[in-house]
Amino acid sequence: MIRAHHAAAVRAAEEPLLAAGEPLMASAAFALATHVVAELRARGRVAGSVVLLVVGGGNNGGDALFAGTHLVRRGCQVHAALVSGDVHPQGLAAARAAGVVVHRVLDDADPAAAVLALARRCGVWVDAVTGIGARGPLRDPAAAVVAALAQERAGWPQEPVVVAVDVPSGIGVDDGTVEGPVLPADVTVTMGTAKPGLLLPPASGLAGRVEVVELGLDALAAEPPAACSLTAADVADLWPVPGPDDHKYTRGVLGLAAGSQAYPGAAALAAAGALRTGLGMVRYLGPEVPAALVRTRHPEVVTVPGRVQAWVLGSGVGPEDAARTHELYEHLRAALDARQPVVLDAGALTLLHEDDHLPDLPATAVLTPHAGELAALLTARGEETGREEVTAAPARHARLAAEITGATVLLKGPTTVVAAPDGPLYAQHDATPWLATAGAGDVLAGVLGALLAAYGDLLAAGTADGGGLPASIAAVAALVDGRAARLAAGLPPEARAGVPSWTGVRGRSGAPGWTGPVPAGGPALTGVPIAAGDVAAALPAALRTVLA
Ligand SMILES: NC(=O)C1=CN([C@@H]2O[C@H](COP(=O)(O)OP(=O)(O)OC[C@H]3O[C@@H](n4cnc5c(N)ncnc54)[C@H](OP(=O)(O)O)[C@@H]3O)[C@@H](O)[C@H]2O)[C@@H](O)CC1
Ligand SMILES: [K+]
Repeated sequence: MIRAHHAAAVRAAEEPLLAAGEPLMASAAFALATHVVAELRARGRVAGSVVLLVVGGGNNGGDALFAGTHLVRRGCQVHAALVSGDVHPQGLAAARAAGVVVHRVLDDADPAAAVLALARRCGVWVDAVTGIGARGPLRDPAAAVVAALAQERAGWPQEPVVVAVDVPSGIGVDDGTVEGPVLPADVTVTMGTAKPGLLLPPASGLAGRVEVVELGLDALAAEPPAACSLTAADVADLWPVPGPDDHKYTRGVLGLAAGSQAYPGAAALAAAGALRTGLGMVRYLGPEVPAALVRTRHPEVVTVPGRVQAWVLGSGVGPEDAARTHELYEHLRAALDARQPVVLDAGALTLLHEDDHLPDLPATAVLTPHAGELAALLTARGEETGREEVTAAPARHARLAAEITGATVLLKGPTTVVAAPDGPLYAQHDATPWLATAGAGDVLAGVLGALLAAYGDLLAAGTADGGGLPASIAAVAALVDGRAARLAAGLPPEARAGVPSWTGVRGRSGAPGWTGPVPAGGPALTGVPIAAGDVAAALPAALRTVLA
């Protein structure tokens, strides 16, 4: 699990160490220089490379200035562009003494143009404008400098290599929002622990590969993370594996009320997702057309009422289908009365648009909206919200919906965000854009429902919030579903955002200071189109990669 902590928690954890005289900045700077060297070595050679440090007025800039002293010793030519009038004094003195060339670009009539001219001669740009001390989006002149660098780099997306110190300057460190210019990084070298903005979209998409530098911030170990991302290693801890004494009722029975006369396929896809996840039984309850389809495609599924331990409600049910929506309502009431966990998908989400006919939901109810559905739900519940606002701040809106409804919210998107009313946020970036296809949500609902069914008796017997378990189950479902999508698309199971694919050693034309290699070109690994059914079919293969 990658754990991320808010800026305030990091500061509180640093405090006793700094008071005890721990040289945290020296450690951070050395680690930063080591990562820059590794990036250079991976691209060809270290000595002779030209490095630009873009230095702001706080300790983030200090990290870079001290790192510059190490880079000079490794044979790099290092330039520091100071985008604040007042930078870390000891760092500046050490950098000058080591031979870093310092540029006071604010003395220039156009600081952004001055930095750009310098940057064009450099093969590595180190972004050290702001770290956890940033307040709001970047202000000028730093904003203009970063915007110019970002624009320049957009034309040369794989060179130079951009290394962000602690966070890409300008992101919302605690919430992952992006409200002003940010220079996208190839690698973010983050100090002590990851920060939520490195995991949460949309800022997470600008961080590249995240390298966490161990600083001994032991106090953080006792703190729950503000945000986290599960990794493959976490799946085995949560995945229900049957023992010799298990039978279908102990493994979990999922009640599936999905699909309709108009959209029967959703029932079959949700059933496929659930069956491939592994559970005791799927019990389908719905109209004859989807029921017949389910029986034909999945003869294992039972289509008569009976005992269940969790529900999936609403996939493939349109809000205009009043009779089916009323059936969903009846199932939901019964599930809540029995304290059974329940997935509310698609048509079932509209049941929550009014709050006078249902009790507050427990966290064992998991909503699975996409951005548009979440915006509609929030608007209906008095928080006027557009789809774009949800996309710009997914974590904030998922959390708001969780607080308003009491439920756990799995917000679907390129990065899936899971929020309960409290506890850590989860950000899972495991899938591929090929997963944005009809029926994919139905499969995910089935996967999630099957996991909740396996934990159904435990969740029904426990506290209303399930001790945070529903959110981690939802994150695991997103992770495994995402890996299945990648495998189905012909991609490796692991999504490694930001890992560059450098293979050549050519120099960049028109960039005399560039001494490293550039990509040899060649097609990037894009994968192939998939249909939702392919994702369900790939679930066993995905599970083999995580449950070995
Ligand atoms: N403490 C330690 O020993 C360790 C700290 N570490 C490192 O320190 C970093 C935290 O350092 P920090 O607290 O000095 O804050 P930092 O992120 O540099 O930002 C402050 C500067 O940014 C400026 N600024 C703010 N907002 C801005 C905006 N919107 N637009 C433009 N400018 C803005 C602000 O200017 P001001 O607003 O005050 O005018 C001030 O100059 C942390 O991320 C890590 O890298 C590690 O080495 C571990 C050991
Ligand atoms: K930074």
